[in-house]
Amino acid sequence: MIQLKDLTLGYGQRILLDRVSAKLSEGGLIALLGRNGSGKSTLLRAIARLGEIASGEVLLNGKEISRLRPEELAKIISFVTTEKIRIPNLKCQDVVALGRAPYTNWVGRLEARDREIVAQSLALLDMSTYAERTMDQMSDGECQRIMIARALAQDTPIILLDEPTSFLDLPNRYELGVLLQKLAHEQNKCILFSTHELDIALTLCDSIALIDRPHLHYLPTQQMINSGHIERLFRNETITFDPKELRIRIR
Ligand SMILES: Nc1ncnc2c1ncn2[C@@H]1O[C@H](COP(=O)(O)OP(=O)(O)OP(=O)(O)O)[C@@H](O)[C@H]1O
Repeated sequence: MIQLKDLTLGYGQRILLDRVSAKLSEGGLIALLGRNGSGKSTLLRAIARLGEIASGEVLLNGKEISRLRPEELAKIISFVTTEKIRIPNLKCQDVVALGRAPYTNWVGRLEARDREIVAQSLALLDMSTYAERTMDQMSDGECQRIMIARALAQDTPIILLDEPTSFLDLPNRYELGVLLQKLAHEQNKCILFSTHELDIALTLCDSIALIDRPHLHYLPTQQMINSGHIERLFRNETITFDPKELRIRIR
């Protein structure tokens, strides 16, 4: 479980989140929503201990993140960012094998069990046939799948993903959403991903974390739909979004 306690995040004088508290449940798919620049990546980075915290605390499975040793943290949380690994001689299976680093010995040698997990992770993402391909020969969407397979190989109870659907076409966006939902439910993982895909978030996720600067609303999906927060935040002079009908209306 991810717990935020009086968490304040920002850059310099600019506050993005102000004394936010929330308990993001285990075993569920959670979408992190918010307008451009609202602080989604900043929050994900703070949870993964990759960003500064102005004040307050982040607890992962009850432990405050600054107290966790790097190897402990790597066994609790994996993070898929939007960065791409494009190293010419690096094979896809080697990238996925990097996920096993917290479990391998000091020379990083993979045991049979690690290889099995790497193969399973590639298979779950439907990428087994790409195992021997090098990363510079992959499309953006394929790269993204490999990075998610790496996170799965890390075998953590919490997975964070920053805009995982951004390079995917429409069928693949939904396919990935359904896969994340399946992983969250069948493997009892807490999967938190930032997205601008309101329809995927509202149809597939168990709950929604919505940044409404400087606040964070966290509610089960249906309650979030009924709350009116989404309609209020995602409208401008041109459009309104109807979260009940999942429809954009041009004014
Ligand atoms: N290193 C930084 N230094 C100063 N300001 C930053 C830094 N990184 C991000 N910001 C600012 O903080 C705000 C939040 O950025 P962040 O990337 O977290 O938003 P986001 O919700 O992920 O945005 P988007 O939906 O556009 O990807 C933005 O206004 C951004 O310009």
